[in-house]
Amino acid sequence: MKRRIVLKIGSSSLTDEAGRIEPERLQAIADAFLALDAEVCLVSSGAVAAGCGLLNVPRPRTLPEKQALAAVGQAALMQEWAKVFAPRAVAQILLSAGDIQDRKRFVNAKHALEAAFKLGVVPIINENDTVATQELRLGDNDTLSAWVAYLCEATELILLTDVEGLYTANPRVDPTAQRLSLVENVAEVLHLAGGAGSSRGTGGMQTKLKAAQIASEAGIDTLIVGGGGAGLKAFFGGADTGTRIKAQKHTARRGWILHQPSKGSLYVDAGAEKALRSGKSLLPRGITGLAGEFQYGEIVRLEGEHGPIGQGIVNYAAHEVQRIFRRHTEEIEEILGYKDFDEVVHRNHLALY
Ligand SMILES: Nc1ncnc2c1ncn2[C@@H]1O[C@H](COP(=O)(O)OP(=O)(O)O)[C@@H](O)[C@H]1O
Ligand SMILES: N[C@@H](CCC(=O)OP(=O)(O)O)C(=O)O
Repeated sequence: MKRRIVLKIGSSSLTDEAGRIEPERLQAIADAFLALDAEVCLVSSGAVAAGCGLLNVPRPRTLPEKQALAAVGQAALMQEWAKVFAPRAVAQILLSAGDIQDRKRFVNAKHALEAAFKLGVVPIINENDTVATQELRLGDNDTLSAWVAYLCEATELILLTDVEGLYTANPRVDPTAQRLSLVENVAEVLHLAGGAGSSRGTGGMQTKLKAAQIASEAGIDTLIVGGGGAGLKAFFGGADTGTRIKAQKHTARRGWILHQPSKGSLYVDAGAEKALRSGKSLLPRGITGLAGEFQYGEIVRLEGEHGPIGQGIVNYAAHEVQRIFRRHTEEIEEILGYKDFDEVVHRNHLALY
């Protein structure tokens, strides 16, 4: 299988202190890929920073200002990427939180990305900041890049930033902090992460480790690397640089299901919980109650008698489950007048903690 890299580049790795895009930084990053036999997809930050640099205004404080500045900067950012990757074409893809959270839109974005790879172009992704609302936005590109890595079944996720990797503490604050070169379990290092390092960055190590968690659940290793294009080249050359955060040995689909916000809950009895844990599907008989207003195809939480046990994609809407729970599968058709599925949640659409 060909190496497929999702590379997320933070604003601090693309712009100068004033937020102006530095074309030589972009060139060095593109150059690092020239010698590499890999497919690459960029998640490029920098739209807001570039907008500020172009208009010579300070970093925005309100969402509308941010939306407008992202619109100004995004166009400039893409022009620069197009120049440094030439003659290879680049493809701008702007994603919103809804494209990740809605399964249909998620699959749609996946197909677009696959088609871009087939065409041999370099997809360059950013959050669609201009239309993002406060309630519905990812807000940081670290998280977005983890979802993109999952979307395009990447072999690795690289987070290029302005620090050489994950340290035992924020090295800007604690000069004795040590770099970790390998992390086996991201959950054990979450407490080490501090916030952003510069006025241009968003989220700092906290969002990077959150991203690593999502990627890890999707079976993808995350590399946190510093030093711009030169740092990338050294990393590709095998230098001991950065921090590798190892993937868990789960399937990608499981990670997706577990990380979606749920639309409601299904309460299950002990017998059903046992069946689920032994790899079976959830039938109406084992459901003791429900909460929330979910539709067919949405994510629900599964609650056992002693607490949450996982999440799944539901085959029936809440108003249908309301009528069939506690009943035998053979009764579904009689009660609803139709039966599209035997299972309320199929085992293939189930992820347990
Ligand atoms: N434990 C840590 N190890 C390394 N860096 C850390 C840690 N905690 C916080 N940071 C900060 O995270 C910053 C990188 O994130 P950020 O500023 O958001 O940049 P980017 O624009 O690349 O996303 C570093 O400059 C550093 O100050
Ligand atoms: N979407 C925003 C970047 C958000 C973000 O996560 O920034 P950063 O921490 O610099 O990677 C932009 O293009 O300005």
